[in-house]
Amino acid sequence: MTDFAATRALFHLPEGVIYLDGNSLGPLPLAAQTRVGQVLREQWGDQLIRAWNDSDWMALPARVGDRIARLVGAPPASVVTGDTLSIKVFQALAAALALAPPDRRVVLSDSGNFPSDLYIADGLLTALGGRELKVVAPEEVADAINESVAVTMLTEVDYRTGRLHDMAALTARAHAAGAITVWDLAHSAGAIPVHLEQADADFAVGCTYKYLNGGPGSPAFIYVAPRHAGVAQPILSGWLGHAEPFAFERGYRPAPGIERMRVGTPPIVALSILDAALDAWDGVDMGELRAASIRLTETFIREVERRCPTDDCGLALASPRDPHARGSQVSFRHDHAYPVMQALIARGVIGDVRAPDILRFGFTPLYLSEAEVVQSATILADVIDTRAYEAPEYQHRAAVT
Ligand SMILES: Cc1ncc(COP(=O)(O)O)c(C=O)c1O
Ligand SMILES: Nc1c(O)cccc1C(=O)C[C@H](N)C(=O)O
Repeated sequence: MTDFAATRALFHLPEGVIYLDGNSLGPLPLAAQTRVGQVLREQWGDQLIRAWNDSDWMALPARVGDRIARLVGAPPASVVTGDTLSIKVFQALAAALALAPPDRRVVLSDSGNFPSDLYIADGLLTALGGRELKVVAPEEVADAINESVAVTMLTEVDYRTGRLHDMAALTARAHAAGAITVWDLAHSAGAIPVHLEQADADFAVGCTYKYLNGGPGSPAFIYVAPRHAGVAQPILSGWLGHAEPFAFERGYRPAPGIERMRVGTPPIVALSILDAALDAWDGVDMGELRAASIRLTETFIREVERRCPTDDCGLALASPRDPHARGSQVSFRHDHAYPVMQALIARGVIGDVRAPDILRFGFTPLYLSEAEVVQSATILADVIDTRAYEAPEYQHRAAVT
């Protein structure tokens, strides 16, 4: 049995804060603090450049990738870490397009996808020419998969509403139509059980600063199905994706497997922090995590709606009501979402907003208790009931939301 009281003790959680924003930036794992000091002093400080060999720095992107693989249902040696998620989206989409039948003209995505994914696709397709990005409503994706589609590029859990796509069903449908799949797991990895291998996904990417608690700007990851790993074109063909980087050959020869998706020098300090953060997942059963996450999201919805009927409070559930149709977040719409969130934060409940009207709350069983969830619902109801959000100090918009 996963011991969630024990995992909670692994994090620095500031006094007086109920943290419902681990879906945007996970909290600090205590092990990360220890590790970073050690890496700075003992490795960079004392070993200097010898650390590439003595501390095996060069193997870190794949070693950390293997630890993430277990959490997303991928086999060993199929995931590598590095760069940012936007860059990994570019790489995965470019490699998927190179594998798709050449006569296919369409990259299919949906309007619930994160803007960066759509911008990256726009940029790549402009550079390549001759193809178009088709964006449909999330519920129309399945019907839009047909023989014009080269690649489906979907984010499994919608960053605004938490709506969950059926990865296995959509992948099967894409394959039946002869298309290649790219899945963005930014809001899935560490949030829900993911079964990349079982679902037969082709490519997947994700970030590690949300539910995996790797810290601001921590390295992203990319998965390539083993059947493609030896043939997928890296496109961003940097020297560390070369089969023999230290041969310094003029010509590019991709590494035989997933390591071809590496680009340049790995961010060792950030990767070490991420590696330490992943210790919190040792012994966590993803099925039990999902059950705990559903308990927390169900409690939140029930407790908020009990105190705040839509007609009185102007709060409307924006997430699917069926817990199996959403990830590990709950969103409500409110006409004054921004000031409501500022008033909540001032009372110690940290969530975030997504324009124009979404109040977004992430639920993370590793460090969040049922009692905190009930308390945050009480505080939300109070902020709305007392119209505390109308205070002038909550009206000023910060640059980053
Ligand atoms: C689904 C999704 N894709 C891509 C990104 C962009 O990631 P990054 O800023 O790390 O490149 C984010 C979040 O920022 C995201 O939520
Ligand atoms: N990546 C972020 C950042 O660098 C600053 C502020 C927020 C973020 C986010 O995580 C955005 C995020 N992908 C989202 O779900 O909205």
